[in-house]
Amino acid sequence: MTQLSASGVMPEISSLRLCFYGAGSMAEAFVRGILDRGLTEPGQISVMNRQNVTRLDELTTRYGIRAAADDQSKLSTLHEADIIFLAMKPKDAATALKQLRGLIKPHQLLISLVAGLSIDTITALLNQQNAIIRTMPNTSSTIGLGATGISFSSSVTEAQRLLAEQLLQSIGLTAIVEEPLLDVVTGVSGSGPAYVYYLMEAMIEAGRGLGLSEDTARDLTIQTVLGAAHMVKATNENPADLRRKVTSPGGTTQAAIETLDSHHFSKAIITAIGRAAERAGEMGAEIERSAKS
Ligand SMILES: NC(=O)C1=CN([C@@H]2O[C@H](COP(=O)(O)OP(=O)(O)OC[C@H]3O[C@@H](n4cnc5c(N)ncnc54)[C@H](OP(=O)(O)O)[C@@H]3O)[C@@H](O)[C@H]2O)C=CC1
Ligand SMILES: O=C(O)[C@@H]1CCC=N1
Repeated sequence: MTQLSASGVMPEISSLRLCFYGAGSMAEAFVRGILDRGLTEPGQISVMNRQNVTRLDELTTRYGIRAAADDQSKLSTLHEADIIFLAMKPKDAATALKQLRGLIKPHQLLISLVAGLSIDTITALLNQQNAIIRTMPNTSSTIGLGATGISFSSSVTEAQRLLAEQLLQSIGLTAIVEEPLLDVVTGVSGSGPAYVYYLMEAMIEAGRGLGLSEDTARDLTIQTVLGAAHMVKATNENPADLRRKVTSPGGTTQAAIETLDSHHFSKAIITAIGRAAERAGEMGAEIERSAKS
């Protein structure tokens, strides 16, 4: 076990044992992102889940990481871990955290990926004070292009902050926000990839419907989304200004944007993101209620 707690010295990530409690899409996105960036060796990463042994086999075969399937190896893996990532669904979080009660040592750092789940609720469910980093990542972490919101519990040390930022920056961009704003981050970037995929689905369907082959519609759509995102980043111009440059008066883009406006496109996106943020809060409250039962 390494000196992650009080020393104030930031250890090398490669010297730490990372344990994913929950072995689904988000755990895999982190594992792949971390390994692809060479931050650590596969043998330093362990995954565990509730029951799905096939999934654990899949991850060990794919990444060469370790898995803990039976109770004894779960216990020893948890015991050895320096950082435990909470990567179960919100609906399973209360039960999972109650199971961890008494198994986690106070010096172990917890990094939660769970939407809505507050630092206070984690502390209450564990019934002890650990340093907790609450994050809201997204699945683009898989390819190092994630966007992760981060908040820290008051007991997180400077060394732990730096370590977590280094870890999370290796899989994309990070933004430190006040904890209540993590629900907004969830609405904007946690769920965000799905909105872009939804837009892409519609663009591909439209292209196909109007006569393009599936492959051509797909390739043109991918390059358009990629190019537009890069343009905003590379030019540092506002999306609205870049949009105006595409829009010739009386031309095709104007006709399309007017059609989008008639379907309240902007309002739909703003309302959707607001609803996602609200839903994150509701999920947090649901977990808090089950923590008390
Ligand atoms: N998917 C996304 O885009 C994002 C997800 N998140 C958050 O990440 C978290 C994980 O999401 P995601 O990866 O999509 O979920 P998945 O459903 O893909 O995976 C959930 C995992 O949790 C495991 N699990 C459930 N209960 C327990 C338990 N008691 N003990 C140990 N493991 C348990 C499941 O095991 P088993 O299969 O055996 O039941 C499964 O491996 C969620 O809280 C979500 O809010 C955050 C940002 C983006
Ligand atoms: O849909 C969800 O609840 C999770 C949180 C953000 C993305 N997926």
